[in-house]
Amino acid sequence: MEITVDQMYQIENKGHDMGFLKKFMMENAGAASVRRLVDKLGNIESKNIVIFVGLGNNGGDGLVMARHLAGYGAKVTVVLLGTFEKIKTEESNWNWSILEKMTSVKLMTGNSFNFHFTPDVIVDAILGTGISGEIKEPYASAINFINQTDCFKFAVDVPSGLDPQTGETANICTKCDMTVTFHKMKQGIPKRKDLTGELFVEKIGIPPEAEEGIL
Ligand SMILES: NC(=O)C1=CN([C@@H]2O[C@H](COP(=O)(O)OP(=O)(O)OC[C@H]3O[C@@H](n4cnc5c(N)ncnc54)[C@H](OP(=O)(O)O)[C@@H]3O)[C@@H](O)[C@H]2O)[C@@H](O)CC1
Ligand SMILES: [K+]
Repeated sequence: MEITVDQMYQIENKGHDMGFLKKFMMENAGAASVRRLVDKLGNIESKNIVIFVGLGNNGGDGLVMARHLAGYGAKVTVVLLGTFEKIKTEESNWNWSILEKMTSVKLMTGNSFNFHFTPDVIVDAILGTGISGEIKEPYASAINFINQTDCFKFAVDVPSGLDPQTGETANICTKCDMTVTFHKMKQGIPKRKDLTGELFVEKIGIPPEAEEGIL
C-alpha cells in the first residue's frame, strides 16, 4: 500500500505521541539503511563513505548512518550543509552531539567539498519528505557534486530534489543507485525508478496502531 507524505507525518506524530519517540524511528531508519548498504556492497571496511547531511531529519538519518558505518570500519566523512547551530530538530542535534565525541568519523561543515580521496560511496541525506520549492544553496551545489562524482550513491528516504508525493523533480535532483524509504512507500517515489535505483521499504518500529484513524 502506498501512502501520502501527509499521512506519513501524521503516523510519525501519532507514534511519537504513543511514546515511540522520533529519535527511535530515526535510529531504526539509519540502522536499516546501513544494513541494506552492507547487504549490497559486502565488506565496507576501509571504504571511503561521504554522507551529505541536510539540517532536517533526513539529515538526522544520515548522522545515524555515520555512527553505524563507523562501527563496520568504514572511513566516514560527514558533510553538514550548514552549521550545527542551525540543525532544526532535537533528534538530529542529539545524533550530531554523539558524532562530535567520535574520532572515527570526520565532520565537515559548510559548502566546500574538497576531499583528499575519491569516495567509494556517497550517502544522500540532504532532503526527504520536507522538501519544498526550488533547491537552495548549499544543497544545490551538494546535489551537483554528487551527480558529478562516479561512485555508488545511496539515497536516504528519497533522492534529494524528488518530491515523494508527486514524483516531480525540483530544479535539480540526485540520481542514485539505491533508495531506502521508511515505514510505507510514498506515492511519488516508485514513479521515478530512474532516480531511485533499487528501491526498498524498511519498517522502523512504528506501532501499527499509530495508523489507526489515518489509513
Ligand atoms: N516519516 C517518518 O516516520 C520518519 C522520517 N524520518 C526522516 O525525516 C525526514 C523528514 O524530515 P523533515 O520533516 O525534518 O524534513 P527534511 O526532508 O529533512 O527537510 C527539511 C529541511 O530541508 C529544508 N528545505 C526544504 N526544502 C528545501 C529546498 N528546496 N532547498 C533547500 N532546503 C530546503 C528545510 O529548510 P527550511 O525551508 O525549513 O529553512 C529544512 O531544513 C524523512 O524524509 C526521513 O528521512 C526519520 O527520521 C524516521 C521517521
Ligand atoms: K535524501
